[in-house]
Amino acid sequence: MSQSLLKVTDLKKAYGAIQAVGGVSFEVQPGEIFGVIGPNGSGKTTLFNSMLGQITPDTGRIELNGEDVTQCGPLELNRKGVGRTFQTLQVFGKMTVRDNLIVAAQEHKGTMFGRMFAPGDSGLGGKADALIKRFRIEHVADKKAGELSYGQQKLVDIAMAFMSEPDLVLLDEPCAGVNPSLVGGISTLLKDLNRNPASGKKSSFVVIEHNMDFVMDLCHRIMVMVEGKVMAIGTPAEIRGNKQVLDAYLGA
Ligand SMILES: Nc1ncnc2c1ncn2[C@@H]1O[C@H](COP(=O)(O)OP(=O)(O)OP(=O)(O)O)[C@@H](O)[C@H]1O
Repeated sequence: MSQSLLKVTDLKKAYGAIQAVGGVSFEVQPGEIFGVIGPNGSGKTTLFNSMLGQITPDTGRIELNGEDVTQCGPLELNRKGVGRTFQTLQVFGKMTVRDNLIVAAQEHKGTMFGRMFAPGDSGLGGKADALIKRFRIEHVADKKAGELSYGQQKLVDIAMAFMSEPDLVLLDEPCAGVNPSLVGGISTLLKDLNRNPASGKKSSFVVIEHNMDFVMDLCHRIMVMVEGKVMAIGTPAEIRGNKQVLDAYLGA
């Protein structure tokens, strides 16, 4: 088997007496779409924030392409190829859609100074336009992001994560608050980006999501977390057929 893109080993994080993540291990392969599901409070966000460098785990190890990144902060991880979307929208409402995408890539490149003193697209306009086309939001490219519908802003938010040509994208509830009629479209888009990456480079996704139909349709493998621990890891069919998972979570 080829080297895992992401390898998490025995990760633990407690908040006082609450063991939010209690010894979680899993691996994500290059090009894989990996789902993380579980009831509220099962530790998904804590795990995600550890993988993004936003919190430091108490113990355990996180490797990216074989490199130990457990102690890396968010910007360092971003430069090493980790992109993310947020549960709540992070678009700049007063900037155009196109400028939002350009800024997302500028932050990745660390050209904040250049952005302040040398307006323009820093050579990123072509990449922004290609993603805008890919996401089928050409008709709103020059509109202020704050004027768009929630669903359209969500698409902009997801597109922003792809501007830095990441190896790994962590998607935090991409369907949250989205009109059900748009959910299928997001799934199709993510599958297409996974199969035919914008950069030509394979990227993997880790997705936290409560919408089960979406997760089962999108993900190659799924990890079920319950009370900070891994209950099961398997294909959608295996997870659907797992009696313990059905009893603890899906069967409700
Ligand atoms: N900053 C914090 N301080 C104290 N306790 C926290 C903190 N963050 C999370 N917790 C607790 O850790 C546990 C795991 O929470 P976490 O948010 O990781 O779960 P989750 O699976 O993402 O939940 P949800 O699906 O509701 O987002 C919960 O009991 C939660 O109350």
